[in-house]
Amino acid sequence: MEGKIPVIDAHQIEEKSIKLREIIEKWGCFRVINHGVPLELMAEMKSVSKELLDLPIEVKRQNVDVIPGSGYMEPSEKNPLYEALGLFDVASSLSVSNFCSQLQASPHQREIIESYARGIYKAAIDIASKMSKSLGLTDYSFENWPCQFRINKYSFTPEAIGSSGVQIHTDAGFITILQDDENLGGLEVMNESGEFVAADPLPGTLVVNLGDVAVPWSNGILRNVQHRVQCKGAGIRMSIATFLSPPPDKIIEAPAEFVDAEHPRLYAPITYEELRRLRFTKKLHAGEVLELID
Ligand SMILES: O=C(O)CCC(=O)C(=O)O
Ligand SMILES: [Fe+2]
Repeated sequence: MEGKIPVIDAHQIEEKSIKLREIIEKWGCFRVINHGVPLELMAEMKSVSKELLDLPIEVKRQNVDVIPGSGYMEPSEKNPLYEALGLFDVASSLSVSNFCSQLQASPHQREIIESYARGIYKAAIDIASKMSKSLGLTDYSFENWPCQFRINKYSFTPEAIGSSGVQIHTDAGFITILQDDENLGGLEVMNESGEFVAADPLPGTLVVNLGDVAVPWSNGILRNVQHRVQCKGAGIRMSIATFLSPPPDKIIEAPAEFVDAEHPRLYAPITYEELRRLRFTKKLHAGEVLELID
């Protein structure tokens, strides 16, 4: 097993890419270059994210939840060095505008956030479509799938080195597009053998993580990747995560192409909202929730 997460060039992915298929089956995660989000915009969004998370706490608290867990997350007892601002859904210009208003964003900040929202959503849909084509689906549409969006800040102290900034988990949705921190690193993903592999920073790239939904959606073909963030050095670590997920009321079911006599349906149909509720209420954050629907 290779020790590094695979890197793939979005421009080089063919319609039925065996390489992409192998990666999403075995790793459930990869880095993508030529994803279409301008590198300058990524850098500007990183700066704006830092400015927003540096705002006074009273302002950050105005970033209220739209769905459970979508708004401001204060540092907690479990994760005292971590906080996040967020919105649902990045595909909706109204939601993006409300987020900017809640945080009293300047016209410049608003412009960056709106451009990034459009660019990252397009990249998410493009990658999801390339994945589905690599699995042999010709016209599966992700067009109306929403995206939760979160900007994360880790205020790592010298004492925290070696500890977790975010504990081991899977993401709940279909895929997450992550602009990880290019200075401090710290993201680690679990490989097929159950070992953590450091996803070393590669500036200008995006990390794609497959979440829980990818497994029942693909009738068990795809892998949801467990990952965590380790503190490798003192300083501020920033990351920006975009979670492409089915609409809440959509029933997660494998398309007919993934089901035949040799590959019977492995999971009971369930709406995304219900899957998320199960994950949350039973505290099954590392993919175990799938055992409840198989
Ligand atoms: O900060 C990171 O690099 C990863 C964050 C993450 O895993 C998440 O937001 O789900
Ligand atoms: Fe995650």
